[in-house]
Amino acid sequence: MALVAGRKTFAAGKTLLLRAGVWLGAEAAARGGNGARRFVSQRVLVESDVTAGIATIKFKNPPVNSLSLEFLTEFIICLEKLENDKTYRGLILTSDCPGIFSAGLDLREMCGKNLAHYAEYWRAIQETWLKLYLSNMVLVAAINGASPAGGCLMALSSDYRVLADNPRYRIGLNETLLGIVAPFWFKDVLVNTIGHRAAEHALQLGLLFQPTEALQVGMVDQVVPEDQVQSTALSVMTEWLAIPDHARQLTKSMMRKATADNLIKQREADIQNFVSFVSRDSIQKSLQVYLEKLKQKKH
Ligand SMILES: CCCCCCCCC/C=C/C(=O)SCCNC(=O)CCNC(=O)[C@H](O)C(C)(C)COP(=O)(O)OP(=O)(O)OC[C@H]1O[C@@H](n2cnc3c(N)ncnc32)[C@H](O)[C@@H]1OP(=O)(O)O
Repeated sequence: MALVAGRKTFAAGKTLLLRAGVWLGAEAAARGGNGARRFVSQRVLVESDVTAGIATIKFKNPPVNSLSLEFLTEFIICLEKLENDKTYRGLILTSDCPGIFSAGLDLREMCGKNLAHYAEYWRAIQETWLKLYLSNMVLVAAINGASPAGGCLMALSSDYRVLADNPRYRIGLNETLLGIVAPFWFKDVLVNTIGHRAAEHALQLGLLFQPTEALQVGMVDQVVPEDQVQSTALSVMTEWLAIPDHARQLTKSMMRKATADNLIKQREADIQNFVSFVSRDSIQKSLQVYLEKLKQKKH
């Protein structure tokens, strides 16, 4: 299996450095007789049913599927491949790590690094979001675990959310609890999903909702027993795929373009904001204290 080290050009005309070894094991695609295909990369599993035109991405970045730069790099490449392959009309996002959908941004990428690293990291976060939010595919999030902050954003950027009915699986934008501020485009996606008043409340308090509350506030569309999350996601997908692609895609774009454009027109300024915010001493301190608290939770 070849290692790839080079530059990949993304739609926005930006480049993201692929580190040597990141794509290790990718392209190990096996095709079964029933139209099932499996791509294996280190941190992102892609299973697909070619006949149905549905792919499933399983996050596999243990222990908590944090959005590290390496994870994001693999994820972006997988999304791009699926988007460009017209075989796939639908994509299910789920986790391969028991009990965790995604813990959101990798706090270690935001602590004790240099400014260039923060900028590279934030560009990858932006890119991931734009790819998810503007995907031509139908995206269904099969949320089979906890989903704070960036994990919640990925779910909110899907077209439909199915959450496992387990009170430990909380979902929400909890940034304020870390002493940081959700960027405006996280806020916009939340407002688009649950409305202005509920978003104002949830964002300021950093609320993490249990499944019944998440359903009530409209953060998820369905709560089902844990063992039915995948099958429900699949049947929702079948419903959505019954709609002609062109009509659905244009409608999705009509609903989402203004929100995405808000970021696209000020991507560089947003990166600079992030870099100067996260590199402040006070913010570094808050993040370190939070990470320490997470570690001590075990002892
Ligand atoms: C102007 C512009 C302004 C811009 C301003 C900037 C805006 C930034 C927007 C930020 C968005 C975000 O997503 S910020 C990230 C927010 N995420 C969170 O708050 C989640 C924190 N994590 C948790 O709550 C929990 O870990 C949870 C996911 C529920 C899983 O609980 P568990 O008991 O199963 O596991 P734990 O024991 O807690 O964690 C296992 C290990 O993973 C680590 N870990 C957990 N979450 C992690 C994380 N996000 N990043 C790194 N490491 C993490 C722990 O430290 C442990 O490390 P070891 O002890 O070494 O094993």
